[in-house]
Order: sequence, then C-alpha cells, then structure tokens
Amino acid sequence: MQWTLVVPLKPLAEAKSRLSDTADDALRPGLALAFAQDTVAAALACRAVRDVVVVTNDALAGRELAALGAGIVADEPGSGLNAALAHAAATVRALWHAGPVAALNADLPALRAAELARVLERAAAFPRAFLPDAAGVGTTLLTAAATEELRPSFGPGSRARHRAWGAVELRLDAVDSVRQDVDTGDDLRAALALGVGPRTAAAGARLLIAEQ
Ligand SMILES: Nc1nc2c(ncn2[C@@H]2O[C@H](COP(=O)(O)OP(=O)(O)OP(=O)(O)O)[C@@H](O)[C@H]2O)c(=O)[nH]1
Ligand SMILES: C=C(OP(=O)(O)O)C(=O)O
Repeated sequence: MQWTLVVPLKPLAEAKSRLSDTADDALRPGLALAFAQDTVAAALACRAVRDVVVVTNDALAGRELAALGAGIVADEPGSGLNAALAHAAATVRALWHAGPVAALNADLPALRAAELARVLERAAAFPRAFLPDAAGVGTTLLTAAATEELRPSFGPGSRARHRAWGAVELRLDAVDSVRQDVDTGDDLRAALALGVGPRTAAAGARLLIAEQ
C-alpha cells in the first residue's frame, strides 16, 4: 500500500512557541522550517509513501518544501489544524487520487524513512490508526484507508481522542524517530540524541542545547 501524507504547517512566524525556553524569536521560524524540511525529506524517501502534500499558507515554507518534492495545498485561513488537515485530505482525494492518506506532524527532525515505512505498513491492516507521540499524550501520525475519512483530532490529549474516535493505536518497537516530535527544549534534546536531519543540524540546534 502506498500512502499520501498530508503535513500541516502554520505560518513560521507563529511556530514553536513552546520552544521559546530554548530558541529566541529570531531563531524559531528557521528551526520550524528546518524541522519541516527534514521531516518532509525523510517522508519522501520512505518506500511506503507515494507523495507528500504540505498544507500551509506560509509562502517561504511552501517554496522550500515544494523544492524538496512536496505538493502544496493552501490553508483555509483561521480554520485551525484539524480543519486544515481535513481540507488537505479532501483536496488530495478530489484532485490527485482517492487512496489511503495519513497526517504526519511537521516537527519530526529525526525521522527515519525505514521506521516510518514500518509504521505505515502496520497501519495498512486497519481502517484508521494512529501513532502516539514520545510523550504518550499526543499523536504524530494518523492514518485512514482509502474508504475512510481521516477525522483528525490533533491538539492537547489527542492520543485519547483518536482512540475514542475509533482509530487503532499502533504499538511498535524501535520507531522512536516517528514518535519524537519537537515542541520543547527537552524534546529537541531527545531528537538530537536520536540524530537529526541535515537542515536541523545546520540550523544550530545542538548549539542551542549546549548553551542551556
Ligand atoms: N496548516 C496549518 N497547520 C497548523 C495549524 N495549527 C497548527 N498547525 C501545525 O500543526 C502542528 C502542531 O501544531 P502546534 O503544536 O499547535 O504548533 P507548533 O508550532 O508545533 O508549536 P506551538 O506553537 O508550541 O504550539 C505543527 O506542525 C503546526 O505548524 C493551522 O491552523 N494550519
Ligand atoms: C498537535 C499535536 O501535537 P503538538 O501540539 O505536540 O505539536 C498532537 O499531539 O495532537
């Protein structure tokens, strides 16, 4: 089964506010872009991924991620994360192809294509499935078979909501890179320990942690 991933990204200037304990206002937009670039590059290299579509209104992010090979869908301004994901999934199915879709967080800078493949291959057994984040309270991946609606409910406590809404929780060992999203300085430290992609490394992420 080959998946289309939809990746949501808010305007870079507003991104990663919880990282303010580690990176100042001048650095956070560039870090958010680097996280997204490393996430999208790894996803495009994944054997189980047919294509990646980023839903965003940020012009710079759109250009940089399109240059990596991602499709770009404009956000419905002010609609919020879950509406943006549902809109992107519907647009993909209406305009590209009506296959299985999955929502993937844009802040997985340590993402490994092989680990993502194992998760997506496991998800293919279920109508809808999700992977909890490393903290065990959120979600980094939500999948829907071709006959299913995505029905995203991302946000605080999303693990419990996605389970309550009928998605099967995926339980796999050795897929840390698919679970380690970066919201805080501690998350960034954990992602660096896993090994981040070249753009996140070049953005000076390790220096930020060393300064703490
Ligand atoms: N397209 C789109 N993406 C969004 C929207 N809101 C959040 N996102 C993205 O969804 C993911 C999770 O969002 P948040 O945790 O709210 O934002 P964040 O920038 O990751 O972190 P914080 O600012 O610390 O909350 C991130 O990749 C965001 O860029 C939205 O309204 N539209
Ligand atoms: C949106 C989510 O993640 P975060 O806020 O940590 O980016 C989520 O886990 O549903």
